[in-house]
Amino acid sequence: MRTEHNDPPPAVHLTGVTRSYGRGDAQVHALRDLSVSIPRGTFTAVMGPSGSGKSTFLHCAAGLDTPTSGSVRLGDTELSGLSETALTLLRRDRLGFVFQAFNLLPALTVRENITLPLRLAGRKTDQAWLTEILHRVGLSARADHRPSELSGGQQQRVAIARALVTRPEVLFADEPTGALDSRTAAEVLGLLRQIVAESGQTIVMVTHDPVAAGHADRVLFLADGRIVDSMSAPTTDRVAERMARLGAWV
Ligand SMILES: Nc1ncnc2c1ncn2[C@@H]1O[C@H](COP(=O)(O)OP(=O)(O)OP(=O)(O)O)[C@@H](O)[C@H]1O
Repeated sequence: MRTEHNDPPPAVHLTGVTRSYGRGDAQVHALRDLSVSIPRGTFTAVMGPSGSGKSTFLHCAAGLDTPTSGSVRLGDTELSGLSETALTLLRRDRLGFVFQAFNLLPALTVRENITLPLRLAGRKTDQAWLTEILHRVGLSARADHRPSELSGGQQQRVAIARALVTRPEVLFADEPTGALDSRTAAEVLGLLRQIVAESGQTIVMVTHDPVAAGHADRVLFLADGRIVDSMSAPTTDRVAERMARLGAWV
């Protein structure tokens, strides 16, 4: 039991998480006895060869998938044992998601896309917060445009704003720059970095791209369902070198 004198809990804490699919000879262990803490206010990148378990890790950590065994905690909340409904509410109220595909609604304006999660949750929009978010993602002048009128990078920035509007404890990003050219990707990664630095947002990002991972505070390297290494203050070159040793591009 923690007391008020102890440190706050990490944003996300996985202990002994295993996720297996199938059975018998066909059984696949996507995650094997994985334990890790994601501190609050940090930007973590998750890398690893194809099939190493990155998506499964993200899905288990975000309550989108249930481990076969082990514990996942979001702050003080243990996810195992929560009902589907409780998990849905937890994801809606406490987490934000950004994917490779922007998933914006084409008929809605930027402002309406960003505030959609609030409307779905029956919450009122805090106009000052919306103004602040639009400013942060550099879209103040585009609030009344539709997604088709925006570049790919701008559309992803709308998706980031939509993920932030509910003030999530953790923002989970799955290949957020996968559909962007390298210059636009750098802008989006710079924005994520800035959100962590300026507002203490916790971000967990799965990526194949050493350049993207180079923007994080820490990189976790997965291989065959296990965390085999981590790197603080990563650079693109060091990440690429580590990935090459994992055989990612062999
Ligand atoms: N629904 C499923 N049924 C069976 N096996 C699965 C399922 N989902 C994932 N796997 C297996 O679990 C392992 C990890 O998959 P996962 O998608 O987490 O890897 P990844 O690192 O995200 O891969 P990629 O980089 O190619 O997206 C792989 O061997 C995959 O084939």
